[in-house]
Amino acid sequence: MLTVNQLSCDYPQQPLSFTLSVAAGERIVVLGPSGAGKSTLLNLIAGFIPATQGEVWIAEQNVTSLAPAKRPLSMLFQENNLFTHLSVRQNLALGLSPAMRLSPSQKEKLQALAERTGLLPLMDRLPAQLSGGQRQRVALTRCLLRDQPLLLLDEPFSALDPALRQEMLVLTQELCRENRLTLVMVSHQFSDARFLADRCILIDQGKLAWSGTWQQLEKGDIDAAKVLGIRRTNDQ
Ligand SMILES: Nc1ncnc2c1ncn2[C@@H]1O[C@H](COP(=O)(O)OP(=O)(O)OP(=O)(O)O)[C@@H](O)[C@H]1O
Repeated sequence: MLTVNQLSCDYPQQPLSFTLSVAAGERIVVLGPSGAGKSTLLNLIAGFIPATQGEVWIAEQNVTSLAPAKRPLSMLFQENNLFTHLSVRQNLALGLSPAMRLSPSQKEKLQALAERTGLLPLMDRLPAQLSGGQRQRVALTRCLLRDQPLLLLDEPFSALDPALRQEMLVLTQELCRENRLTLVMVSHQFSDARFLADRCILIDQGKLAWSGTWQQLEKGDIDAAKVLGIRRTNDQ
């Protein structure tokens, strides 16, 4: 579904180069120390940072030279995902049409998904009139309306309190399953990986350093666990 082949970015202090394969429907949680290159990986896949070399393939299409908007994916950032002068309904409509002119079937689709994600009572509010969790719920819903097969999430819930965070993780998992999405999500929380990940990858010093299951990490006796500060279970 997603193939990243020696996709590189030559930052002066830290050259980065990634090679990675993700199967259709797989949920990957990207872990790694601060500054390791996790956000850069997502931004290279999405095309927000131009690659100096290498290729990205999504759904058997080479998208390396495509503009971000033309790539078959949706990306959600930690914050600032919404247009502040537009209502929730308008922000959602942008997921379906850049001009926000929706056909009756698109309106129906928007309404149905907003109901599913609990946004109906908030549709006429501006983003400033929402809580952080509600804003991320709107942004996630807009990503899903775009109906793209690949979802990239860059620490989307890190500003939320634990209860809201859990609620968003449950929602993300359900929506990924229902829509058969492939997910690549950056997180600093090992608990996110435990909840959501079919597979974890470790990014360290600008490259993919390890790939495996959260159960392997949790045992704490591999180098990847040490990099992440996860201690051996029987040490705790
Ligand atoms: N625009 C830029 N110009 C030059 N170097 C950059 C730029 N953006 C990021 N970097 C460097 O690239 C490296 C990777 O940064 P990146 O933001 O991808 O890390 P990260 O793993 O997402 O970190 P964090 O967990 O702290 O968000 C870091 O060394 C960073 O300083």
